[in-house]
Amino acid sequence: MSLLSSSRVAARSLPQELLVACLHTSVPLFAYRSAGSSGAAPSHSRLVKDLKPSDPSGKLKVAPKFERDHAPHYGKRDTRGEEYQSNKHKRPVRREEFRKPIKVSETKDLPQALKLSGGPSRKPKFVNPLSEDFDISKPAVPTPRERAFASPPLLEGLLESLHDVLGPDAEATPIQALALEHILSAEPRTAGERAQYHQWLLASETGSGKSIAYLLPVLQDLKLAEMHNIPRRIDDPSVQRRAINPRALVLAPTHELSRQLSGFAKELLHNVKLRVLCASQANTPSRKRVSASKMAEAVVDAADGEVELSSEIIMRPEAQPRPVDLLVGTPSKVLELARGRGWDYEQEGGDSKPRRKITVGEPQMSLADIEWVVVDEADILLDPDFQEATRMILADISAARGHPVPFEPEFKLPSADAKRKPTPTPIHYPFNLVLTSATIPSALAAYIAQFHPSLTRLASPQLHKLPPTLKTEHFAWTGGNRDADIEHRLRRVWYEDLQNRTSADAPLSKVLVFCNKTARVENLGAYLKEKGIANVALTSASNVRKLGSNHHLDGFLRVRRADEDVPATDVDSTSASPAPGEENASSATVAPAATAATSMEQLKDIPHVMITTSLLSRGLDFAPDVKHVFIVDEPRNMIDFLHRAGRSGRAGEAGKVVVFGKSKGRGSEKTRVVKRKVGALKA
Ligand SMILES: Nc1ncnc2c1ncn2[C@@H]1O[C@H](COP(=O)(O)OP(=O)(O)OP(=O)(O)O)[C@@H](O)[C@H]1O
Repeated sequence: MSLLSSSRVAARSLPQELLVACLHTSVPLFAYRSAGSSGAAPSHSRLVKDLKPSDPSGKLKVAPKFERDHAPHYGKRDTRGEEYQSNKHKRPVRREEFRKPIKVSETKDLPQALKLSGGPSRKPKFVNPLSEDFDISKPAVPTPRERAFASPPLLEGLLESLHDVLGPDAEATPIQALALEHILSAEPRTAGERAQYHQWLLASETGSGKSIAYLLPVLQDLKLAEMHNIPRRIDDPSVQRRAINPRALVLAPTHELSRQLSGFAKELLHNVKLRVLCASQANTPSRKRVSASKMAEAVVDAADGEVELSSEIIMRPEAQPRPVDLLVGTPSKVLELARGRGWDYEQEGGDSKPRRKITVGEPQMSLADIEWVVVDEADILLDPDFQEATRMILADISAARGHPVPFEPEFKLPSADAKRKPTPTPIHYPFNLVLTSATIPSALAAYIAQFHPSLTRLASPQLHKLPPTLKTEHFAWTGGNRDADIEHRLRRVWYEDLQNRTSADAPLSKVLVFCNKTARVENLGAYLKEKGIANVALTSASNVRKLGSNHHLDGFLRVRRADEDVPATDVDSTSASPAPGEENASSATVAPAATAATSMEQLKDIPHVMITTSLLSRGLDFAPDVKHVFIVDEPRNMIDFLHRAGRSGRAGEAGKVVVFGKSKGRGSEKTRVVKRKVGALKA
């Protein structure tokens, strides 16, 4: 069965909202099957309690507990206009302290940005202010080098960019420290015959920095391979070169997440030149300076047929070969690039149905050079219903690299509940594989046990917990109009902001409201608009999603330097120059200043509320001023809840999740159950 046809079978059991999401992203995102007749939750919505590998060759590493010094917004102002403070009693980390000299003779003549930090030219400088009173012949309190992103050493340029992004005193989070220890290498992993490929799982709570945890090792390895002139397979005349020949691939479940991740990777490459391409950017003119409210209007206009929107997200790399090191995209987009547009429609039909006439496009991408594959949100992309596209890509890459692996399109994952554990059938891919997720459902654990028994599991102690800085509140419906209750609670957010702020220009908080159904999103959006609360109501079917950029999330997503206006030369230095069909990194979003209200009146015009479904619950890094998440419909399961709630309280920032429910009468028992379950997730 083809990918699309299997998706359709699965989609039949999905609510309309999710079905539309599947069709628009081409990758079905979230399958919420109702519990079976036994009443037990399906294995993909049940979290595993134990990550221990059953196979003795597998490893489990859990990071020690760790308190963050301060959030990355340190130095910025909060809603009261006060500057966020770092933890004063903690001495700031001095990067020099963690650098031990290492031997990297090859890098001697390189520009500073490409030298490994802590190389021989930089002696560690240890300055202890208490040196006159204490014997410091032995190090005082040795702080782990990993915390300073110094073990193994990062390329100077990567370290500089990292500090530009996170602040000069940034410390690695537990999952990052583990990832650096186990995945990062100071030598290219791909060096000649010594190439050995590994598999890892990164499992840690939402907002704990998993993107950096995998991007740093991947980017460093790509750069080192380039610096050491490791030959590429496509240099071999017998291997077919295509328009795009990436060396690493990041798979993400939505176009929105792909765009944000590729922007982030570009930012980390500000000083170290590598080329990043996002497969989910359209050939649309820059929509810089278009605010989220304008985009929201566009949805309405589009519904009236007044605004012509591009009909689909499509990247046209045309035929010119162009250097790409890292490609980020959804599995369906990647398959389309690798196999040719419309590749799966050929398999449609059968004896009883007529065959659809489809033109199959030429493949645009060669997979032969791919040394790294990251599967972000792996529990979705390897979900029993939708793993087919993901595994198909992994199998295609293996074949292109000359080491085919077995691939059954109609594959049945062994039941996670089976009494007798099936014998593992390990798959050894000819590339490094990193799976990441904030939630490890039993289905993913079973998948790993079956195919990757010796994979190294790297986990944070907070896994399957809410971020520690995220408060929870349970709001009881009054029994009247629910939309009015939501409006009331929203106004309380801003009232409290105004009461507590210390400067008149402190911006008001933004709120993300999660509903379960498209119709609910639209109705609530219309109600709030009528009440003078500008909002962006976004569903998988919204036409703005087809524009090929993340402008529809402007003002809500975290703004990165790569997203802001930067001169063209700057952009060129961080990423490949835009191909036909690819947007320039500088045009990725609008400046946030114009999107922040400081008074209640401005809330009529500047959206401070985004209403959506689970579509936006995965992976997206929302701005620190998204301080509240409202969960107005009963969460479908706790995995969904963790991801929705986790859009706030990220990276040590303050946040609150407000869960709406009934306090009395019919349905109140369900609310009590939810309350208990949410309580159990608290850090
Ligand atoms: N070491 C660090 N110190 C401070 N902030 C950090 C650090 N690492 C990452 N961050 C910031 O934390 C935020 C969340 O990171 P990221 O999106 O990678 O989290 P995540 O674990 O992938 O979350 P999710 O599970 O929701 O996808 C980002 O804004 C990132 O810049």
